[in-house]
Amino acid sequence: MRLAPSILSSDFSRLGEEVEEIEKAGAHVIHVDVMDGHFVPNISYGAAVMKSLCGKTALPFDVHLMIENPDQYLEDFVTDQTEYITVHQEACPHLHRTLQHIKGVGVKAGVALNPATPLSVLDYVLEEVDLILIMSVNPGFGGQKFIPSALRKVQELEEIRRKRDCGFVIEIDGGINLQNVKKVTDAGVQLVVAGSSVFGAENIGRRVNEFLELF
Ligand SMILES: O=C(CO)[C@H](O)[C@H](O)COP(=O)(O)O
Repeated sequence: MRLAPSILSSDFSRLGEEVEEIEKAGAHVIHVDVMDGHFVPNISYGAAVMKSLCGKTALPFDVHLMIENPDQYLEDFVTDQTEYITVHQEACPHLHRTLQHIKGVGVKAGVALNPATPLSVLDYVLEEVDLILIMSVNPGFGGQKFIPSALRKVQELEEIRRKRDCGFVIEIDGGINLQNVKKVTDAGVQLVVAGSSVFGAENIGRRVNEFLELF
């Protein structure tokens, strides 16, 4: 089980210090939310912000592209620390090709599903993906409330993973807090994104520890 705090909810004026705090406390991965104002109704930051952390932290990057035409920008997010690049199924008319593109640049390939998108759209690419990100909020903003149907989606995906003997990691993103994290990890999630519940805490490091105690 790994914790991936989302820097979307960090204090950008103290990004380096806050990342240092979560790393010291034992967070495993940095979740990088990239929004373009088209695929989602918000603009966050681009590759330059992520790259400013290279070498300042040893943590791997988990890049979540909430953007249209992700193929055009993939290479910008490739660094020695980039572990996953995840694209949205809803933004990729040629998803199979995009997944091959991600792997071709030497990074693990992930695909994300919006809350209303069924698992069935991934049927023919399950063997191609390293990670499936189940959105438990509608993407675009931090600090939203967990959508309960995401739990059933995770349970069904875990069942499919077992039956098809697939190697992908299940990630969840949106509205995760100390109250609901155990439910999603019990259901099969292995990579937990937490934004506002980590960076909105009075003591960020202590909050990371509290999450890790529940893993
Ligand atoms: O992808 C995202 C929004 O589109 C964020 O990663 C997600 O919402 C995490 O923030 P929080 O934990 O505050 O919900």
